[in-house]
Amino acid sequence: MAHPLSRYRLRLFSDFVRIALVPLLLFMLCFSVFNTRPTLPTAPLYLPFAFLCALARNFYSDFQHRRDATSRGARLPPQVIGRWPGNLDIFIKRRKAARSGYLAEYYRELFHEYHATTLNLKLLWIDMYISMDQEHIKYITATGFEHFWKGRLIKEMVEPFLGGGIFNRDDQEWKDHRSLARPFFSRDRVRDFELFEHYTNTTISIISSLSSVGKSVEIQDLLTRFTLDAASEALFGTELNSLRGALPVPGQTVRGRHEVVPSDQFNAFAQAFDGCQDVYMGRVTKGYFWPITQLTRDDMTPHVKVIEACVQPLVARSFQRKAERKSNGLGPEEKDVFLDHLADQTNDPKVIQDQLLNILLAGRDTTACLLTFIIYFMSLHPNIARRMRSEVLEQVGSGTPTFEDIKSLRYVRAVINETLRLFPPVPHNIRETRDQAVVFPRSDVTFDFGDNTPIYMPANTPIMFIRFLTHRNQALWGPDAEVFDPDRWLDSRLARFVDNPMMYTPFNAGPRVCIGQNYSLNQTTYFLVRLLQRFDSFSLAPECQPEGSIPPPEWKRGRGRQAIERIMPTSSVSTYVRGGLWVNFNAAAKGI
Ligand code: HEM
Repeated sequence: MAHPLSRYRLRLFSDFVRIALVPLLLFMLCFSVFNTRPTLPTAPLYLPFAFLCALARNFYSDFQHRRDATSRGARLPPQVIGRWPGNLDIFIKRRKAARSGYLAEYYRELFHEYHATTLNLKLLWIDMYISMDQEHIKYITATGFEHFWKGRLIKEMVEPFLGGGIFNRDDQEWKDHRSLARPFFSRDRVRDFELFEHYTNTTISIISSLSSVGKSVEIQDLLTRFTLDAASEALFGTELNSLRGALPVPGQTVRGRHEVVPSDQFNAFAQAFDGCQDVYMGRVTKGYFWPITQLTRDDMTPHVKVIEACVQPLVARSFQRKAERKSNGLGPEEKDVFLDHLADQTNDPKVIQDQLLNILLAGRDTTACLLTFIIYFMSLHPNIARRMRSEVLEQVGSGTPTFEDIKSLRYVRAVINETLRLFPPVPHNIRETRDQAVVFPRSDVTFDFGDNTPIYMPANTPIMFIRFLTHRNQALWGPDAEVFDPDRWLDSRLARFVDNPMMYTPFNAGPRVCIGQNYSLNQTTYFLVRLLQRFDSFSLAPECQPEGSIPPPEWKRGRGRQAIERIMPTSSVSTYVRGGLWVNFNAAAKGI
């Protein structure tokens, strides 16, 4: 059953009553007080009247929050002041920055302008907090976990797609999902390595055959297929074969992530899955009032129908297998396929479907993103790629890596950590306060010359925390924070992180920490080992990048990495390279 908070039309209606109907009643009341009737010429006065009511309500709630904050020894965070009423200009600039700016740079500039690590954007008179503060993120995710939840906004936006799955639920329901899923991901499984080998082989053969005839490879697209195929076999026990579809051709791709391949080459499931994510991101960028555009139809529903048509027969088959095992007197044994593992725990097909889709969403683009950015950095830093390759050849040789081999690759792991620091695949998350206001611990050291009274956050308010900026914060990481330097994970600089682990949270932290971390790190390292056994150098192929995906000249005048970037990093649910990443792979002379 849909979560009651996900009924967005109902919420919009109650907003409409609050914003338009209540002022209308007051408007009429004013006339009756003066013993007169509204006439046609006086009707337009209603609009400024409703506007004044909104301002008065806003002013009053700010006043209440300020009073409550002071009584708790706290203060409200700085509020962003735009030029237009309701910060409409900020709203527009934010959308523009999401379309063409450097990832999160717009927010970083705001934090610096206001000398604060937590701010209230106050978009269209609605409180919307943003934070890059390590102490506040720690409070949201770990020490003050019980004061926050995923909240209403997320449920409204993704309910048809993620339903009652782990990403979209809180409290007991979420705990049940987590305990259902965790055992499957918490151990190193031999079967995972078999699948990694199979799909890594297919992926590397594609790279080999293209590079042997001097062609560049759109590696982001290829890696998304690699993770999708491997995940769907591990989760559903079925091959999706997206790696066997036609590949992007230079000059015939367009700018977005999901459009890099002409659409007819992706099968229905993958397309519908991407379609749901696109609808979700459209809602996020439209903000609080997104339901206005979806009054008569829900754009997610057609995609969800396609997904259901694919998943339901698989779930039914799994139930069948379970029944057969039972009738043969066999008990539940350890399962290689996540679907069968779920079918042993519950008889509810909807629970299984939601859980599968949530985990597929979690596991596909994130690992593909990590590998894409590692290959980007290997292309920019040939010396680092050489050092990784030496380590692989020394520790693993030319064979297939084992669990122990993977653990022994210290430098490769440092490269993975450093990539996750500079380009965390999940660059930000959203939470909401519950029915009670909260007071954060004091802010981190970023702007410690200012007022460090703790910050107050009202009840039922969303906050977006941006780990992308925390991971690049010079006050935490030192002046070289934006430099790609894997050695910081091996030399004395590691002490900064050991003393202060919350400055680095690519997999989140606290009770909702990622459950696929181990799986993903194994998969990433496995792929890198096999790749580096075959190829010894990598270079970018900017001539293949589609129009609009090469950094514009004004980026050179930007700060930090923006000035040196050769690609345009951007994000939807996860981080990705705009227009894909075209790379040339050079086969090693003594490849295996
Ligand atoms: C580099 C790869 C990955 C990164 C950086 C990553 C990062 C994250 C982050 C930041 C969250 C918190 C999201 C939130 O609370 O809103 C999360 C949650 C989660 N991740 Fe991952 N993830 C990765 C790979 C995977 C994989 C491969 C799987 C499974 C196959 C997975 C399964 C999950 C699940 C189920 C959750 C929800 C946990 C909960 O809410 O209790 N992740 N991940």
